[in-house]
Amino acid sequence: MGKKVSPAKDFVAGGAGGVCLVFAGQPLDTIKVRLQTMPKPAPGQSPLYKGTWDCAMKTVNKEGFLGLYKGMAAPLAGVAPMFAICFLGFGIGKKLQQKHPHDNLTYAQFFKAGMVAGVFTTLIMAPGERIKCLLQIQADGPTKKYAGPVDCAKQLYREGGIRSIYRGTGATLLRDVPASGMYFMAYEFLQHVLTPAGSSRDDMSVARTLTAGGFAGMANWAVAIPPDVLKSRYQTAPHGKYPNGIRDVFRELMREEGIFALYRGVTPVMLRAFPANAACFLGYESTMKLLNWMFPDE
Ligand SMILES: CC(=O)O[C@H](CC(=O)[O-])C[N+](C)(C)C
Repeated sequence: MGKKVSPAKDFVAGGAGGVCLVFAGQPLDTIKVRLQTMPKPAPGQSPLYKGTWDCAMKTVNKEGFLGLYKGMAAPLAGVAPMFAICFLGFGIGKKLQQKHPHDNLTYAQFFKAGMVAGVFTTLIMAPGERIKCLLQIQADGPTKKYAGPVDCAKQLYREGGIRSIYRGTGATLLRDVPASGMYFMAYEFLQHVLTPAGSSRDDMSVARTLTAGGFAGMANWAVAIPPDVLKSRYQTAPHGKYPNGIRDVFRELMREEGIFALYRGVTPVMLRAFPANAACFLGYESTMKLLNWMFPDE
């Protein structure tokens, strides 16, 4: 018999997981966006950043360690509620597939519940992603366009209304629906295979949760990176540059940089994915344990 699914507890524990994830993952997320959006070097010139380490060093030397945490206010304000909504969507997705409250789910059902979570997430994530990407790529100095997330949202609204703030929603769906399915299915699978015979999946083990969470994050990104590259380019491009959306970004990328450009930024993404999602699932499971202790019957 499985544990009773409670979307309300998933919501609260998911929010706690999101806070843990931002603190653990923001530096590598900044490096990822900078690598993905750096300008193409002119013939004979070397690229702005040679790779992950070079980008990290240049950022720290020029902007200090906090440069790596640039644009964090937006994800923190957006990611905690986003993960709360994401885990709520996962809880609802699981509940919808159960005939009885204690039914166990198959891995295919976990995948589908994860896809529901991906739809829920995108609705609140798309504007935050656009603002975060624009703030992460702007250089310090007198020409700085946006003073912060609120100013960025206001300017986008002034320039193109709500459509501008939501630019990239289709691309975010393309990234997060299959990736979230993979995320939750991989987590449940790994928790299951790592649970020693004789113990229960529900007895929390910190090492197992960190391992399952870390690899689930990597599985998520293995699916999400190509649409993420298209999304980052589209969301940071000047208005009108890609009239047909990410299809135009894809064509341009294939023409000018080839298929491997779809995996640009893979190193910082994977380096961030493991610790960030290990921290996220540990925050989630610990909060869930606390909630189950406080409200055992819910
Ligand atoms: C794109 C994203 O937010 O992925 C999440 C994991 C991560 O590394 O941030 C997973 N999920 C989309 C399920 C929220």
